[in-house]
Amino acid sequence: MNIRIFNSQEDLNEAAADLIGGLVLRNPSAVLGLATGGTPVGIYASLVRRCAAGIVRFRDVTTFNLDEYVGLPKNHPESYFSYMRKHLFDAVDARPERCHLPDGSAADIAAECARYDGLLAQAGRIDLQLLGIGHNGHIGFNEPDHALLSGTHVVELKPSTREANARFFDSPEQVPTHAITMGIGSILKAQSILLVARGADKAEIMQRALYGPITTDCPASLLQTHADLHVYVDTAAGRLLNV
Ligand SMILES: O=P(O)(O)OC[C@H]1O[C@](O)(CO)[C@@H](O)[C@@H]1O
Repeated sequence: MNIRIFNSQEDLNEAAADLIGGLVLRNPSAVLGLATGGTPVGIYASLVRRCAAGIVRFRDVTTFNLDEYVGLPKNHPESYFSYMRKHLFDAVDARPERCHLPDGSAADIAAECARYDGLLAQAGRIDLQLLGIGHNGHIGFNEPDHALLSGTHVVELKPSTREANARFFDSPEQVPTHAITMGIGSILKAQSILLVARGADKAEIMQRALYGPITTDCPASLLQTHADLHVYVDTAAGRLLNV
């Protein structure tokens, strides 16, 4: 496990963009696993700047997002589809047909999960998976539970997760109750994983995730079993980590 603690958000963003951009430079047809939420916004902004400067290109990159809300139309401003277009896809030279997200507005959600797993299988690999972490240890939308599923599936969001994400909606009731998420098995199969956390409110869960028991009660704790885990945190989120 490679843990790095950064004094500034800029340094963290640049280091994460170095890791992702460096991979894409070495392998222009890399397969990236991407995350949403507040955590990766600055990292995507750095990648956009690098693309504008001609330092990195996304034309041949394939991407798979972790999750999507169920029931939001794709063009809803808070869908993860809209988020990714806004923060990355529309601002770089990515090809839409290579940028995959689960479709939370699909009529047949079970079929949509199977379709997404089919696409992942076809791609054959994720070279680098970017992850944020929820306050309860969720990764993607894999919430704490007595069992975790390997493949793409539907989850009911925990009240605390809906509360945390209410900041992006006009009112808390508007936060969808369910989401489609890539499973833990798909996440752990990635060649490399970059877990990012920011802010004092993430310090305790980061300690639990990285040093606590490996348990489905804290899905991120399963990352301890991964052979190439990179953890980038700011000083506040890294307060309880030993580096
Ligand atoms: O980055 P945030 O907004 O703190 O969210 C943490 C995690 O929770 C989610 O918003 C929901 O899964 C993820 O997209 C993110 O990685």
